Amino acid sequence: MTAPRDVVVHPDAEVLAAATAARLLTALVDAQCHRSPVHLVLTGGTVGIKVLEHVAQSPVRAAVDWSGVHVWWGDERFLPDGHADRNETQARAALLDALGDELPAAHLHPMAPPSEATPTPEASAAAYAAELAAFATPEGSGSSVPAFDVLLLGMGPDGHVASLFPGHPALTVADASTVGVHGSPKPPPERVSLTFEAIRRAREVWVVAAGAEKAAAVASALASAPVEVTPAAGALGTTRTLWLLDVAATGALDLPESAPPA
Ligand SMILES: O=C(O)[C@H](O)[C@@H](O)[C@H](O)[C@H](O)COP(=O)(O)O
Repeated sequence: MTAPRDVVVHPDAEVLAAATAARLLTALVDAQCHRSPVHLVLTGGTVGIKVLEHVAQSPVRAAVDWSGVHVWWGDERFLPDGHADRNETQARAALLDALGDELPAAHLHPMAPPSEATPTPEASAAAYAAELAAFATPEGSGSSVPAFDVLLLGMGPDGHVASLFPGHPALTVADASTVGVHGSPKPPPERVSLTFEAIRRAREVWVVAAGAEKAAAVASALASAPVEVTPAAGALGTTRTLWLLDVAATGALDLPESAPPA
């Protein structure tokens, strides 16, 4: 069961990132009223990282009990540990290092970099699938992943989300929560990604996109184009799917006049 998509439009990329950070903090506080721990999935990309920077700077950050938060990634560039282009490296610099011991190290779940134990994207994906399964909820539901409370996704101009790219075989992987990706059109070519099977276990999926270069893909996804053409169309949450855009990214949408930017 998936809910209809909500669309919120902000004036520009900076307001979009700041408003999404405020929304994320409030969503985590609200989720913690109902359950603990809560599970947050981060995304790479400029907007996704900018959101984390705003979270780090927000006084509302202290309203979240970070000791009850688990942090996962929707995808990762298969690069050496600490590489500047890894989503984990950028998330640590933007927010996670600032949280320090507030967020227990055991609650951080990065996708493994190349190593003897995980020499390939497939091996890293398999290790991540096992880690996700160890935290799967609801208990006894047969799920292989946690019911993520908020799953953040950036979107590329081609409509990719995570590392699920148009026409790539990873789009249709079934019965697996993760997948190794080769030949990514967005460098680097080797990546690890959640599959749509995992993404769609999230209670809330938030797609955050800014810039005129995303407008065509936004319009295509919101028109429910085939996932093979516009993967973002397949990004759906079980209770809510939220599109958080700036005005420039709505250029190909027929928004009603009454929907001014938030
Ligand atoms: O590893 C990655 O590159 C991201 O996970 C990717 O899915 C990103 O979110 C989009 O490409 C949008 O990136 P921008 O916000 O920089 O356009």
